[in-house]
Amino acid sequence: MKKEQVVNCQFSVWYPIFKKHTIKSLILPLPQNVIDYLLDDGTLVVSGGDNNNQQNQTNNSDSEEEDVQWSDDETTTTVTAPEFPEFNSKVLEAINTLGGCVFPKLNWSAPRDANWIALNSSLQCQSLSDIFLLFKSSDFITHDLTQPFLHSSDEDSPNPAINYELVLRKWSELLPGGEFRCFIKENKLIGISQRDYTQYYHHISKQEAQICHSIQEFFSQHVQYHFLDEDFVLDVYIDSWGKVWLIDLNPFGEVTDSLLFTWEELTSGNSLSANQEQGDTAQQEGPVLTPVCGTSVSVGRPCVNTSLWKALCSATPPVM
Ligand SMILES: Nc1ncnc2c1ncn2[C@@H]1O[C@H](COP(=O)(O)OP(=O)(O)OP(=O)(O)O)[C@@H](O)[C@H]1O
Ligand SMILES: [Mg+2]
Repeated sequence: MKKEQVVNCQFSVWYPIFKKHTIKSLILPLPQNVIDYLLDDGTLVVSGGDNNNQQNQTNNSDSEEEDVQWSDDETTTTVTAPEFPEFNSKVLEAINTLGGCVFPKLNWSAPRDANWIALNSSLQCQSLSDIFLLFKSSDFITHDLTQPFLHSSDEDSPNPAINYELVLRKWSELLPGGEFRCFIKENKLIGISQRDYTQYYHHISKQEAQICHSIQEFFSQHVQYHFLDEDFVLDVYIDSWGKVWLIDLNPFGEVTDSLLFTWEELTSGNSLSANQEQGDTAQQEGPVLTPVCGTSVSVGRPCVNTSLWKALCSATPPVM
């Protein structure tokens, strides 16, 4: 994976190309003082102008636990939360435009590792302070800000300049069983994995032909040859009407989770065989979908029947 591929997978690069097929989003340039605030380990106070902007913080530098004073004596200082009034009003305006609730990201990553800190344990945000709380608690966000080119094969070349951006996406209730990660190599869809590999989804094992077909069709009609690279990882969502949505584009390399595949098999150049454990070396004509079901099943040219898939996903689809 080259640095250029990482650059091409930034949200603001792919979003204009695939806008019609993804969740409505707005991109705001991240001012340098906001970047500095996000990277500042010492400031835990969050303010978006919509919360109390003064909180008490205990000055506990080098102090042992027993030394912490809980009363407002001289060891307690009043810390003023940084204010970004101009940026805050842009963010609030964008949130309103997107319906009041957003899913926030930086150029590549969402703060998925920090949802535990939010009151509702969700990445749903309604204000800049919600976003700051998640971003400041997330290693994934720090990774975007500090080492976006980690694992690049051309590590000796100079790092391309990055313009950091806050991405706000309209909040959509996505069912984990409808999310898939697709591996594209030399502009061919070589493998599909369910995104949530911690669960067994009965409908995925049962409907793999339909799923493969829908994704393959979406890929060849709307994505293939439209992106800047020929190797990339595509995240999609199949809603309860069987419609495929693009969720994200990621670099084709170790920085992206290979889920039910290994990067070794994805990059080996050999055809992916989902029946490897059974010694089946038959050539695949279509992509391989690996459901979590103990054994994975190989798929040739799947049949067209989205009605079965629709019937299995009777939940209300997300509003995109
Ligand atoms: N607009 C949205 N509204 C609600 N949830 C969303 C939205 N977009 C994405 N999600 C959820 O958040 C998850 C992570 O989103 P996304 O893929 O954009 O983050 P990421 O940081 O790029 O993840 P990864 O590191 O795996 O590539 C998705 O799998 C989906 O479940
Ligand atoms: Mg991603």
